[in-house]
Amino acid sequence: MEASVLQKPAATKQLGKTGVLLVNLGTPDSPSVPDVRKYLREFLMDGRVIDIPLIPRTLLVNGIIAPFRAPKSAKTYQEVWTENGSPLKYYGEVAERELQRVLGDEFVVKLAMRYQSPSIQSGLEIFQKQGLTKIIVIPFFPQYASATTGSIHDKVMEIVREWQIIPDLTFVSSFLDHPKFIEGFVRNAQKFIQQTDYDHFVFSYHGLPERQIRKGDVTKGQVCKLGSCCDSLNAMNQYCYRAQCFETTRRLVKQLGIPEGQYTTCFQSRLGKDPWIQPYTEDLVKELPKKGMKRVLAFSPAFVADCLETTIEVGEEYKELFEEHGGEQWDLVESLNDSPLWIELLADLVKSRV
Ligand SMILES: C=CC1=C(C)c2cc3[nH]c(cc4nc(cc5[nH]c(cc1n2)c(C)c5CCC(=O)O)C(CCC(=O)O)=C4C)c(C)c3C=C
Ligand SMILES: [Fe+2]
Ligand SMILES: [Fe+2]
Repeated sequence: MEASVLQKPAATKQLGKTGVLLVNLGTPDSPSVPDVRKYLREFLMDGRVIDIPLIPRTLLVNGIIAPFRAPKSAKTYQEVWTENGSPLKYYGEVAERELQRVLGDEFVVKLAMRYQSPSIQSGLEIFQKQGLTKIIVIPFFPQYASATTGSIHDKVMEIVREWQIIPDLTFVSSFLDHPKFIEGFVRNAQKFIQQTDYDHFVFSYHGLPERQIRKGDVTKGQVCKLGSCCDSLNAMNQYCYRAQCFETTRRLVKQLGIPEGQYTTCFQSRLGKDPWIQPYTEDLVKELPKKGMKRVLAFSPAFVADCLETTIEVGEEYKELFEEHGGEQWDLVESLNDSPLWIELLADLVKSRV
């Protein structure tokens, strides 16, 4: 019998394997104004990101935000762009390749972006063509928010609901409590701490409109007051993004041995006039030097890969602001990026779900 007859057809070779979809937020295809505008339009037209009705959202995004913000954002993307393209995408590609190597043949690992490319649809279609009926979706967000993790889950469900065979889907909601997530930032911070005697430690997370926290509050305002309610993470507030950020800080400072009073959790990147979760990083950055805190180490633990929000906003813009207000040293701890610990963490998330 000919060898080709004995070989399984390509599709059946994949049967029984598990698909792993790694999903980050997205990034423009290039730092040009038209590509940034296209990306911002897709991103901000998501009803989980700008959570207002379709008509005002369309007017706001197409009439104001995309035209006016795109040129400014494009300049920042040009600063963060490297020879490998967008760092956010590059580190995603490294994670895809390394996780595939670590997990081996029983898994098919694909990277996708919630907005722009490679799309979630293209990743899922690869699994579908290979006949994979078990899929694990891992959003690259340590803390759950409807605007990020929720939106990815939503998009995956929107796509698979059209399929004849609905796959066995597993969604990762958050991983801020994974010891390797904490350890990754702690290791990156240690080389800074060994060299400098910092006065203060700043944990700056991406912000979110307060309205979105309220909408997800299962206690309907009984427990969540957007204040000291976030001093513990429990069954009542486990999906509250603000509470998860405070919990992340508590875990990091515990492991780093940072005493009470020497650190602050805060929120950056406010967009628009509505109140976003507080305290705002910008206000804190201006106040710290006045209080005699002139040497600061900053962390950005809402991101697993360095990007515009970390390198430029925290690493450069806040540093400049801090120095303008009398600060002397502002350093930023890099994110998990391509570290082996990050790949091990991803492998743990997969293995604990098969
Ligand atoms: C970490 C989680 C994130 C949350 C929560 C989040 C909410 C959120 N973001 C915007 C608006 C913008 N975000 C932008 C960039 C951006 N945001 C995240 C993550 C979260 N966003 C990442 C990883 C990135 C960087 C992407 C990159 O390619 O580097 C931008 C674009 C950049 C800019 O113009 O400043 C906007 C706009 C809203 C409105 C929102 C809450 C609902
Ligand atoms: Fe954002
Ligand atoms: Fe809260």
